[in-house]
Amino acid sequence: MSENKNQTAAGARMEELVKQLNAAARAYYQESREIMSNLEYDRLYDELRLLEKETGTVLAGSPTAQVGYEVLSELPKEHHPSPMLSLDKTKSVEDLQEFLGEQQGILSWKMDGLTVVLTYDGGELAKAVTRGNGEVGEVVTSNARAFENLPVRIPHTGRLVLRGEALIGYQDFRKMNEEIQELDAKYKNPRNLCAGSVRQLNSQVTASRHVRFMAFALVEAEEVDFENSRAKQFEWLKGQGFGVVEYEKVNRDTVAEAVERFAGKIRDNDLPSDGLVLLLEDIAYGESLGRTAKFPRNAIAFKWADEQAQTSLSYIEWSPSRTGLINPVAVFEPVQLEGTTVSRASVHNLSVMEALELGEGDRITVYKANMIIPQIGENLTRSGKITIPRHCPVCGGDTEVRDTGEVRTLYCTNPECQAKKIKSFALFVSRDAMNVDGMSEATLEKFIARGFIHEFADLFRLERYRDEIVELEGFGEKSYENLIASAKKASHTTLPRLIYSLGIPGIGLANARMLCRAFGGDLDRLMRANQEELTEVDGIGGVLAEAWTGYFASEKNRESLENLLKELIIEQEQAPAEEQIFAGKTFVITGAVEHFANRNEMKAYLEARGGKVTGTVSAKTSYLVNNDIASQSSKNKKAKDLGIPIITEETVLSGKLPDGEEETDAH
Ligand SMILES: NC(=O)c1ccc[n+]([C@@H]2O[C@H](COP(=O)([O-])OP(=O)(O)OC[C@H]3O[C@@H](n4cnc5c(N)ncnc54)[C@H](O)[C@@H]3O)[C@@H](O)[C@H]2O)c1
Ligand SMILES: [Zn+2]
Repeated sequence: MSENKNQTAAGARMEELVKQLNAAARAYYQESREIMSNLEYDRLYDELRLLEKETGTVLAGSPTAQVGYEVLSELPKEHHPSPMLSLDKTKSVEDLQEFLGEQQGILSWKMDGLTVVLTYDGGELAKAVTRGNGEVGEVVTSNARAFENLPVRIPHTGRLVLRGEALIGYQDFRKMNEEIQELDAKYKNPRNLCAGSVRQLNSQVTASRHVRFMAFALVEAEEVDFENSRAKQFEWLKGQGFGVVEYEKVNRDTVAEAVERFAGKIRDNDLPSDGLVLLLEDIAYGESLGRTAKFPRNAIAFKWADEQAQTSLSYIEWSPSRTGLINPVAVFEPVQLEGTTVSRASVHNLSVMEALELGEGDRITVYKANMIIPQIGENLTRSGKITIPRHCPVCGGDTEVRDTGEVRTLYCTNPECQAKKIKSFALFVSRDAMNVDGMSEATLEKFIARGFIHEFADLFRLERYRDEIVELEGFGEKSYENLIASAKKASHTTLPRLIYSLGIPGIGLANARMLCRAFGGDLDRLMRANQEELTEVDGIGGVLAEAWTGYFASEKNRESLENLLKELIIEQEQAPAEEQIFAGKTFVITGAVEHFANRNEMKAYLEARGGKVTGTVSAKTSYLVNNDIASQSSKNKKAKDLGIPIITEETVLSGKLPDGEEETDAH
């Protein structure tokens, strides 16, 4: 062998890169976990590709030659009839123009969720399979039936195969991540949570996670002529009742402007995306181009060139949460990124912090992942000077490093930690829990500091401190009266709310409801339940069951709950008259109903909760209720034309209405 020195160095570097990238890809594809940022991954990947080009060598097992990773799960597996490829990527608009040449293209969001292939037969959803490693995917048909906007029955009765992305919106992601705080080391982004929600054995869990499906490719539709047009396929899919990725038709001259328009919409886009995809409009021509080992040649992905800024790290803020988990947050000299000032970025956990070798004063680069979430890209000086605090910054109690073998996290061990209390009291009074209106975190902090509140029950005995409270800064008779009135109102509650309000790790409102139902609303039985009984309940796994029994094993927790019960009036969850959850919404009901005796009964149900029901679809309609979402009735067509969401009875009963198109959520 006559290798010169440079080749040997390149070879060694390539070996190292293959190893690093494969470790990251394994974590990413098999466990939906990220051990490095996508920016870092893409940078190392590009470095490897360049070295491979220079040396003319591709090592066995190189990620540039294979898609994804072997799938490991208990779900049944299935071979894809044609491989699900990756996409070639570029960050330059000129490349997009060159790619198009004289061709027309379809530019759409590159959705950042979990790719799923759906097969319909006889108008019914017959099968859903995840992308998996591209060759073999996991069968998740019953989970797909729980996707919120997926038609399970469509007008087309021939065979239909389409691909799309299962997604969780940012709003839902934030809400759910709050509920499952104990697991927050796991769910860093909606893609993560979505993968966990779809790749799972229990479809009821999927149903509780608000997963949406957006189609981006039609593979086969028996006996339908699309006149060789991708756009026609997309429009046809919409007509069948599918959500389809937002797209624009472009050519070489217009693609740059279209990219700009998409860029302008990122901030308002609730569905996560990690770039754009440009697909040739001419189906036959695109297919005639064939594929490389890894990429189809009829499409290319466009990645946003993440705007990066250099700055210096001021310090790490250690931010304890109510679960005791102490999160490192990087605080740095403010910089401008994508039009906003940024000065903080979550470092996620100790492992990430240590991998970056952060130290005060280090020069770091920061960027916004997919132009939204601030992240540290690189640490240029790597002083590694940060010491992990031995004491909790809030209560001074001892901290403890927990090591799962995969990830290291920091915890405050003091069960009496105020941070834990403030956070748990804040959860306790929050809207979906006890709903004590007007009890802010700042107020709680004051009350706790002054010793008015030691346990939950104390929130309903504030009269004892009337004189002190009215004297408090920023308080007065009026605020005091209001607070007492809200507490009184809140004391009429339901069992699921009460259970959720206890803040047992992982027990959100949905899980609380499941538990109540399974145990016939019997709190005593629930408190005495063992892990075996608990894990029989849908959505409750070993971790949650353990958290549950652990909670009630504590004498102190049981006593506190008993005291609390003395202050409460537990009511049936059915239709609390004051819960006007549909206030301000106008409904039109059409088609057959299943859960109500007739449409009038549903009308009464909606009206009792503040909704208005009218007979005709107009611009004033908020929702059209029709179990047959894909029906071609005139009401459905009108609703679609006006962009009015069509929802099923189930959605009405769940009380979780999708956001209307035009609605802006002032949040
Ligand atoms: N952080 C990490 O450790 C890590 C590890 C591995 C991979 N990654 C990330 O994953 C990327 C590579 O992933 P990949 O090869 O699995 O997928 P990809 O990025 O090449 O994406 C291609 C896929 O996107 C999907 N898609 C979404 N919207 C689409 C649309 N509108 N039109 C067409 N397709 C659409 C399709 O399933 C398609 O197959 C890397 O660039 C990196 O960012 C990160
Ligand atoms: Zn503490």
